[in-house]
Amino acid sequence: MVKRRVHVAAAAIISRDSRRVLIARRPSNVDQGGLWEFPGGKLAPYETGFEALKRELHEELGVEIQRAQPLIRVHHEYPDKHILLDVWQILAFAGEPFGREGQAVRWVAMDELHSYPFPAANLPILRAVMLPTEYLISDEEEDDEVFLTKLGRALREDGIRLVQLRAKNLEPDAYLVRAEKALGLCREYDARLLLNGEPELLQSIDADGVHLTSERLMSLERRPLAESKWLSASTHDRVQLDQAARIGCDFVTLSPLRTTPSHPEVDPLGWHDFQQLVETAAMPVFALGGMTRHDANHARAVGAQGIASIRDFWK
Ligand SMILES: Nc1nc2c([nH]c(=O)n2[C@@H]2O[C@H](COP(=O)(O)OP(=O)(O)OP(=O)(O)O)[C@@H](O)[C@H]2O)c(=O)[nH]1
Ligand SMILES: [Mg+2]
Repeated sequence: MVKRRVHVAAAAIISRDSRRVLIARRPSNVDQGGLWEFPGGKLAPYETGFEALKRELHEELGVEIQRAQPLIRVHHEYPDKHILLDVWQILAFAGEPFGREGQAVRWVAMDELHSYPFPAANLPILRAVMLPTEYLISDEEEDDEVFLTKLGRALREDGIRLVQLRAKNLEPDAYLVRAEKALGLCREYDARLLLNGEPELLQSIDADGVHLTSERLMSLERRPLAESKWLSASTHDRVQLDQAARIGCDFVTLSPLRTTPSHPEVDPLGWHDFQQLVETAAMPVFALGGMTRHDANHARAVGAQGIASIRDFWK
């Protein structure tokens, strides 16, 4: 039997304060009935994803989309069909959403999303909704005070909400001291802190998760962390992306997009190859390597969650 291919456009409508997202419950008599979903539906013949999105949100919720941006594309194999979920983040809309087809509709706080049952294909979407578009990787820094000043500036002035503490130059004890201080500062801004290193670090510091080097990623048989923590990893090619998906990473960086002064000998991916790799990654991917904030929109347009950078945020 040839599986049906179904192309669906769906919407992540985020509240103005960025804290809540709108979800709807599928009627009990349809496919995946009773589960919660992001409003949307199948593309009609010759429709683009964005056209379908506009039509579906009008039909299902009575709202008119004014501005939207791609969030993530998810390919998923159900037993009876291959589905492509083309998910958009709605930046501006007119009207008050309500269930025009009688379905339950609810604004849900980001940190409560996990308590709602969603279809199997939705896991990457939930992660994408919860993550920002910028991922700060901290620079090597000798002095803790200088480090904290720079981190504070990025949180305050650049609005950074996702931080990776990378400090290969520090001895293990010094790393823990810095991590404790960084965590305190991140908490003040409601930002998440991931430790670059071994998962066991979380036993000493209750940070939000761990970032794995690609080498460490490739050595693992399974996810080394609880689901309640974030797991990210560095990737550079399809094999590493597949491994990240296999062990259940929540998101990854993919690099180098451009040649950088720190790795002049490595061939950059460029946007074309990057887009090809991201398309089937099935998790949020941050573009890394010579990225600045000016690249964030382009990164989103080719399917990325956004950009990861040291230099553009570490000043
Ligand atoms: N809208 C939406 N569909 C999803 C999500 N996750 C997911 O697996 N799907 C699947 O994608 C398909 C979407 O179809 P749909 O039933 O919404 O399509 P539609 O609005 O055009 O309805 P219709 O076919 O009854 O006219 C279903 O098979 C559904 O199970 C999601 O978050 N939102
Ligand atoms: Mg629908």
